[in-house]
Amino acid sequence: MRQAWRVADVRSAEEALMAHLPAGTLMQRAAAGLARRCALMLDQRVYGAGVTLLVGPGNNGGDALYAGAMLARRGASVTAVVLDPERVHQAGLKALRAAGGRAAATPPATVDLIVDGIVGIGAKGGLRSGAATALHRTLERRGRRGQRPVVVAVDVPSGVDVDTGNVEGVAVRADVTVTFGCLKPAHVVGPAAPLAGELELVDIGLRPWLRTDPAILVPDRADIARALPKHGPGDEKYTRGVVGIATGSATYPGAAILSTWGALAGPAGLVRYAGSAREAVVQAHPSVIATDRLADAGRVQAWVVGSGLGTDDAAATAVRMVLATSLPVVLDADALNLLVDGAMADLMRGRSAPMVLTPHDREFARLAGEEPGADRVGAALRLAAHTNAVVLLKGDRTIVATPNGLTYANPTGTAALATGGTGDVLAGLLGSLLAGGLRPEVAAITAAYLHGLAGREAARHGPVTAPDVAAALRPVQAALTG
Ligand SMILES: NC(=O)C1=CN([C@@H]2O[C@H](COP(=O)(O)OP(=O)(O)OC[C@H]3O[C@@H](n4cnc5c(N)ncnc54)[C@H](OP(=O)(O)O)[C@@H]3O)[C@@H](O)[C@H]2O)[C@@H](O)CC1
Ligand SMILES: [K+]
Repeated sequence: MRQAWRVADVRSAEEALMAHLPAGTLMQRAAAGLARRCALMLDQRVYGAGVTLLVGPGNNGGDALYAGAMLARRGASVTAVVLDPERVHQAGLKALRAAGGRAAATPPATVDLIVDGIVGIGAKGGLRSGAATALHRTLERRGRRGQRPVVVAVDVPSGVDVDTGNVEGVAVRADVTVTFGCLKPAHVVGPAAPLAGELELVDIGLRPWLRTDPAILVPDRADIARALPKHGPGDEKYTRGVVGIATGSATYPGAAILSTWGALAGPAGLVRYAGSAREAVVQAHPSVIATDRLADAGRVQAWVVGSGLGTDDAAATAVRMVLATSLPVVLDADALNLLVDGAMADLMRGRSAPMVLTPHDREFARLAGEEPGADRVGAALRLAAHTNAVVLLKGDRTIVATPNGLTYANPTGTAALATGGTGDVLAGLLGSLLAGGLRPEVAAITAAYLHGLAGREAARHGPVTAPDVAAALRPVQAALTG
């Protein structure tokens, strides 16, 4: 599990660690890691390479200058474009000059590598105009073989909001981001996350000094493989879990078919369907046990309710009945719109069994009374606390937030999933994982992770439809669990 910490936590850990070290040690550790990665980006052909450092007025610029000095000592031609000469890191600039580098107002003609040391965790807002101009000018340069320069960001791509991952205005798009001590939220959530490119975490000894509860958890393949229930010879359909699906309608049978498809791809041993799309569901998925009425559904261990249900009285009754059980529940799409109703919200607050809400931004806005805004993690956490439910806020980096303040970010998101019906598949899979006994937040992040992998897998074969995603869910799990 990768973990990210907010700036204030990084600052206090840094302070505590620095008290035990000679001055400048951390910056030297950071610069050494940065220089190592820069050399790698130049295929170790450092001698004669054109390196331009974009140097802002803080320690982020200091890191770039010291790394530049190390590269200059290996024969690189290093130029520092200093954005604010009066406030530049003086010792860093001195080290660069001593190693044969130089400072200039504009980038040189040949640039193989750009080191973005404009601003790090001290950033406020998007890039200022001077910095943006210097960036654009440098990006127009070409390398020794006429190629586009490689961009390495120091700590974070400059111009992003480090704590929220929001981007307002101009920001650097990096090929690689070399970060120090720990990941920060901007590396893993929001529009900033893809701007970081590949992430390299340099160990500067900060970890033991960081608070034990990170702001965001990011699972990897091994975490997800571990979370998935393991089935043995003693298992049968009921021990594996039974998931009930109350989605779709005669008008929207597709939603029912897709959510049952998602559920069939999960660990549950049996999928039951209850609703007016019964016939279509059984035709598409003969192994599903289907009834017209929720009251006749039989025993289940978790419910999925919502998508394609509509918002009429029958839909409201279905949501109310599901909420009246003491079972884990996934509330998706139309169910979320019905929750805006005060009586329904009271029903929710009275429950002790787990609930997972799966809004996209518009559904979120209806439920919360405001858009998720720039701080998506904060917004998801507030809604989770308010509703006493786990919130899965959909997006390129889907966020899962719990009422007690835990946050996960999904790293497998893909634009391929931005197509009709994929949310139905996700809700079904999530219900199956809940029925399989996973804790609601673990079920939610596991579902998002697998759904993202399936979207990526489906996209390898051309434009993606929701059935493609559903069909890819089982192969990606098989590949994951070996
Ligand atoms: N923490 C650690 O453990 C370690 C940290 N290390 C390094 O230190 C970095 C943090 O350094 P830092 O505190 O000096 O702040 P930093 O990011 O350089 O920025 C501050 C300057 O930028 C300016 N500025 C602000 N916004 C801007 C914008 N949008 N566009 C343009 N400029 C903007 C701002 O100007 P001001 O607002 O004051 O006018 C201020 O002068 C950290 O990211 C890492 O690289 C490592 O060396 C070792 C271990
Ligand atoms: K930077």
